[in-house]
Amino acid sequence: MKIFKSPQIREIDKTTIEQEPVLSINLMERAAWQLHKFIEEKFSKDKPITIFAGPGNNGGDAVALARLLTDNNYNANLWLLKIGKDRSADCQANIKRLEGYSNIQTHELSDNDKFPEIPANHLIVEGIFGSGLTRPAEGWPAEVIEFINTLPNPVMSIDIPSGLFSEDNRQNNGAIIKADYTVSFEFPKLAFVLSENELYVGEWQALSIGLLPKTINDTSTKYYYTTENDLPLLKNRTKFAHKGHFGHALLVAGSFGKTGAAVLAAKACIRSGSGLLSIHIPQFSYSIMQSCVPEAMLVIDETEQIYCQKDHLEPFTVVGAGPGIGQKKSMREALHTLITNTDAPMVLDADALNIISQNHELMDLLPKGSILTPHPKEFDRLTKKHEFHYERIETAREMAEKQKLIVVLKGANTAVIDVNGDVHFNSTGNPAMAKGGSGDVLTGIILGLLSSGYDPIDAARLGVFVHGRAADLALQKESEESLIATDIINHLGLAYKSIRELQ
Ligand SMILES: NC(=O)C1=CN([C@@H]2O[C@H](COP(=O)(O)OP(=O)(O)OC[C@H]3O[C@@H](n4cnc5c(N)ncnc54)[C@H](O)[C@@H]3O)[C@@H](O)[C@H]2O)[C@H](O)CC1
Ligand SMILES: [K+]
Repeated sequence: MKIFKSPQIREIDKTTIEQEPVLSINLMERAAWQLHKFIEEKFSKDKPITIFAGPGNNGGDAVALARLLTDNNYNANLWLLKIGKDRSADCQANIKRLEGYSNIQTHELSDNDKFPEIPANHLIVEGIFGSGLTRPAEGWPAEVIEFINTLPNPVMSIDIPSGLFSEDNRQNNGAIIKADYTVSFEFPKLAFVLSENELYVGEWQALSIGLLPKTINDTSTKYYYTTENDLPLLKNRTKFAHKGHFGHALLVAGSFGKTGAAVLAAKACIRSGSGLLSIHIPQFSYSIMQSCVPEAMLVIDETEQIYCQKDHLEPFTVVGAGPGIGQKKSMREALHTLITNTDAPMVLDADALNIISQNHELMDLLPKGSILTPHPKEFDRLTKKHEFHYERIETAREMAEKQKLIVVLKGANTAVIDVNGDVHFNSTGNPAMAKGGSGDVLTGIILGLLSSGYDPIDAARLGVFVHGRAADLALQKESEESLIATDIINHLGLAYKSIRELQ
């Protein structure tokens, strides 16, 4: 699914109005209908609803919603906010359509008025400002927003929380609605998938209002939201396939006290299709690895506790490095040698990234199409400190394009950034994954997919999606507290199956 910037959405809107053709007020009616359906699915008809409508088309959506809710036996109170001189034409037309609706309680609210008392059992729906926000919300509109934010009621925002810009909020010091639900139209906004806006956006959905598919196709963007409909096709194995067809992965992982990371990554790798897996480990972990991952072959280092011996790389088609390797000096040198001598695409995580951040020349030596999987802190160590994820994504795009690498910025809505700067936000996963070991599992999954023949970008996008899907499936049995990385590995099979069934 594409994510567009506000001016692009306005253009797609306009083209739909001209070419479908459809009157703009009818497009607004579709939007209001979707809002109404969302409410109907979540709240019973005895839930009273207080609606705030601003001056633009976001307010128009709110007014139209008040009418549809009333038609469907909800009890709606509508507050028309007096902001600026005029209301948009479609907002006015919808206010006119309320004539004869004596059962909608409609009131005007301006900056001289006291704020109304809203009973705690009401759902608040706010359509104060939408994508037409031109500057941070200040003055009286900001007071209304702050007033709503102080109330205990659940709040649903129309299209976007009022006061929030659709993309870049770095300079936004105005008031912003803290919504529990945000219902947007056709596409999510970039702001929804950025961690700095978590407090405002709440649970979001993007519901279709029938914007023209051809226009959507023809409008280009750098931002995407990966749902199961957007995934690369899963490869099917042929009858005469043998292990040699699915690559031979080398995994450099683990050190004294961190063998678990190597076990997790290795198990995830062999559960993600790799034909053969060799794990380079220090001597002490020989029997642990042999018994935990009997399917893998072991390359035993000459050293007792860490990785520090040069690998003979000929047999390997892909190389993964980082989980639990530590940052000792001799280990750093071995990693330097590994990166220098590897032509195969690499997956680099954890300590490998920390070592690269202190030896920046390694960046230029990474094989093109390699995949880096940093969490925000690791990424900031690799580049610079970022206050906003918006900015971090831009830095990651520059890095991916310049170095021809794939950057997987981990977190909620993990961003997979392609070598051409395209950003794919992931849609699966849950907060129970925020635990040690999850990242090691992701490294293994991506390594396994890469080994079995997926292009690096497909391996990264698919890997991130499957990782989150497996955790979502595991959460059906586990709780947010109890879910562990091993549960993710144990649900990989179901996760792959669930994707294949839909393709
Ligand atoms: N395809 C779609 O997504 C559809 C969206 N719809 C809805 O329309 C709004 C966008 O409407 P628009 O009229 O362009 O803008 P707003 O409603 O956000 O309001 C703009 C309004 O407010 C004034 N204003 C802006 N910023 C401020 C401020 N900081 N302080 C005071 N006043 C401000 C501005 O001057 C205008 O007067 C979209 O979000 C959807 O909800 C359609 O209904 C259907 C198609
Ligand atoms: K809004």
